Amino acid sequence: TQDGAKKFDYQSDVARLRKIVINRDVFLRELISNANDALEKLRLTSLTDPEVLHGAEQMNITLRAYKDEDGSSRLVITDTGIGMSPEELTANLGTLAKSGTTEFLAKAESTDTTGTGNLIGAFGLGFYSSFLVSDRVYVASLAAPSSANPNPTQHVFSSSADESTFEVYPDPRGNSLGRGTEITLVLRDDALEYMDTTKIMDLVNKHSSFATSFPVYLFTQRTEEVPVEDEESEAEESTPLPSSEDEDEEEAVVEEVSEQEEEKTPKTQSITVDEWVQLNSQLPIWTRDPKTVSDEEYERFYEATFKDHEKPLAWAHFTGDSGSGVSFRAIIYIPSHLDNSYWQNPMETSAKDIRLMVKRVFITNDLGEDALPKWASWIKVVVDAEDLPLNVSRETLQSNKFLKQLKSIITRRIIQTLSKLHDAAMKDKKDGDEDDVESDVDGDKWAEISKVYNNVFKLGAVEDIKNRDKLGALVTFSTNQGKDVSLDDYLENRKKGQKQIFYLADMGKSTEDLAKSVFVEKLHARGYQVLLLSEPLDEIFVQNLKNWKRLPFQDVAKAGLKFGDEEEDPAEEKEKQKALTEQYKPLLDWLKKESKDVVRDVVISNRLVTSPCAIVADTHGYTANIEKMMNAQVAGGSNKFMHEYAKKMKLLEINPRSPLIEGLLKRVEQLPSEEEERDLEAEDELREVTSVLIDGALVRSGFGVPDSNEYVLSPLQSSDPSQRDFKRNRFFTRVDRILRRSLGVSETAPTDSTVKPAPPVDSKPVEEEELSFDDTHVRIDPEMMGLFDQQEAAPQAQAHWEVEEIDDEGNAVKPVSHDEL
Ligand SMILES: Nc1ncnc2c1ncn2[C@@H]1O[C@H](COP(=O)(O)OP(=O)(O)OP(=O)(O)O)[C@@H](O)[C@H]1O
Repeated sequence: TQDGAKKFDYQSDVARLRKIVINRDVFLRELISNANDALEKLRLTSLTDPEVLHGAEQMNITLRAYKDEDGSSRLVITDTGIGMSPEELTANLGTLAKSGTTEFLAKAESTDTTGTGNLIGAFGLGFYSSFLVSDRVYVASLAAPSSANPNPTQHVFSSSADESTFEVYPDPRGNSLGRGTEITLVLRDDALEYMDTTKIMDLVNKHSSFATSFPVYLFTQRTEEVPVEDEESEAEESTPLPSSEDEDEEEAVVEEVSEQEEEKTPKTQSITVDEWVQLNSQLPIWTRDPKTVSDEEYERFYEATFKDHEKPLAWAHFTGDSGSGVSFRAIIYIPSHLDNSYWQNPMETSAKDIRLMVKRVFITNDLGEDALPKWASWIKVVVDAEDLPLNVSRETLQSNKFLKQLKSIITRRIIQTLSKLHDAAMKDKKDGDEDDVESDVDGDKWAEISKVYNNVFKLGAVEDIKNRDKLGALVTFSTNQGKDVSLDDYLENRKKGQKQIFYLADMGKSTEDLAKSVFVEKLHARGYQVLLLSEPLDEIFVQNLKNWKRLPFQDVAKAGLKFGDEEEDPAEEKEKQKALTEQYKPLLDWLKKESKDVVRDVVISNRLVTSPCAIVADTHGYTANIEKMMNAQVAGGSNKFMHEYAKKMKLLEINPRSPLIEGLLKRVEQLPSEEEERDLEAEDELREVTSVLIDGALVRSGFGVPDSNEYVLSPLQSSDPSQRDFKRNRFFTRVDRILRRSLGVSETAPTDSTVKPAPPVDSKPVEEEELSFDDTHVRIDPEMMGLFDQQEAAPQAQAHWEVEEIDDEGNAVKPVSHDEL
């Protein structure tokens, strides 16, 4: 322990973290990235507080591998950045205040991360990766002088890989750094490869060539053959030779020399040359001509800048003029994934990855709430403005026109980039040339983008009215015909006369299920396309847009559906409809009476093929989808009555071609109409069938079936007509009864529902051995066996099903509580 050292315990997470096995190469990338951050912070601070620059002139990063006097192999990464005070050393390197840490640890500990450097970088746990290659790490740091800390002193943080503590102490070397941070890795015996300068160059090239715009230097030593002065060479050559005055030997030397002269090789000597080699002499990528930048360079720049190890899906590199005289260069990237946090509250998220630079100096990545439209907050942008003052602050930026203009330019570019990819994929799809490799590439790319961002485009079209049309054009939907189509595709394939865009929405259902819906059957049979909307945002999207290129969206589960060819022979159609209504009048009347609690009206359907009936929402009523959402929202709220009203804005549509409906019509017609001839039993039975039919229609149409306790069973058998007000009773009870009838089982015979009661209360404390189990064998308690015997002996102990029982009177039997037994 160093004199004056303070000893600290790590947070437990740090200890866990340091044990994770991971691709070791990442450590260098992480340390260079930290060094870059420290330098950027220094430069930014210096804009308002030039004093911080005192101490060291250069702003750079240096790497040096050397063998220490104690025999250890060391790799040293030094930066002349902002540095850390002893308190900062303790706080920054001794604690993990990151929200993602626990998640990272869980993931890293449960997966085999060897070979992939992705995990550690993705979570930004940078510094600790040092321990992947080191037994001990020293971090010496001297903070930049500031008004708060005008005379900083250099301190050392020291920790070994297998300890759970670290120390911080004043550096015995004094303020040797001038400013910044020096990280000394005492390499593990199995990590000596990192002493090799070629290896280090490779690593920097591979992972860090775009990590920083500050120069990175590597200390190298090479041996060089240098010509030697004659006297010196004699002196040197004489050394290995035995000093002798012997003539022969003198001759021998002369001979050797003359041989060399024949080959014309000058006399040389090997010397070691120390050299600092700059590893990153390229211009920053955004300042280069896009034609000279390879895809790989764009990808690596992205990875280094945004610490995202998954390749971006697309990018655009452009120069622009803000219009207020600020010219800039920018690269925008479309990441391959959305952060989980995006959908948690998309309207609250603000863009956090717009890296604004002024003349290559990083200024900020926080341009505030309104930097981009909310839907686009996931975009990653690097923008370098030429003509802004270097000391621009966020506040001045906000009042500056530039930011507004930047927002609209970037938004336009994002949409342009997406539209271009979309159009290319669509064009290729249309050309349909199978051999065209290009087309596959475009199609695949777009498919990937659509997979990640389809819902974002919907949100964008809802939120960003200015760009609604462009974003709406990017959205795709599944259809009953099995393919994903955009709205433009849909319009292109519409049938003659079709003046509506058909859709069916039911959140959470699979599109396969939606395709089988009663509402789709006729449209499908006739060859019309129906958009199948199953995502939460879908219905919000169509309700906001209302129409696409002037064609309105039509919910096929709602009144108002028109195929568009009805008009072809309107007189005949009307005639047919009139005749049907006439024919079915008795049934319509009957159903109206029976379904008055559920629907507003009963009509003959034009949308059903095989299904007997369906429940259709009025134009302004709830569809099943909306009703589900509303039920969740209004439960008990103040607009409960409005909700109840809207719920009833439904129509029962019946299919006159369904044998079931025809059969029902017959039965209704057979009911005697005279009051004194009424067959009450037949009526009740028919009512029951009807009510199951209505409930079936509700279910078929995606609605919930009212099944609450407020429906009481009617005294079916009562002879008192005043008691015969048939109330809709519980759905399953009705189904149960109809099943019994069809099976010829007594409708009223009760099911024995007695159960074996629990034994009496045992107030004794739980004894230890009662709970102990043998680890290897399942122990069968003799008493438990007795319990089985008992059960066999007690035939009344039967399974109790969740079906409500009715007694002889048709009244509900209250489940018998155990205590009563
Ligand atoms: N070279 C350095 N100079 C100054 N401060 C540093 C340096 N290296 C690390 N730090 C400080 O230590 C903190 C922790 O570093 P660490 O690499 O663990 O995470 P991070 O850099 O904050 O996260 P990320 O990797 O996501 O950027 C940094 O935030 C920074 O404040």
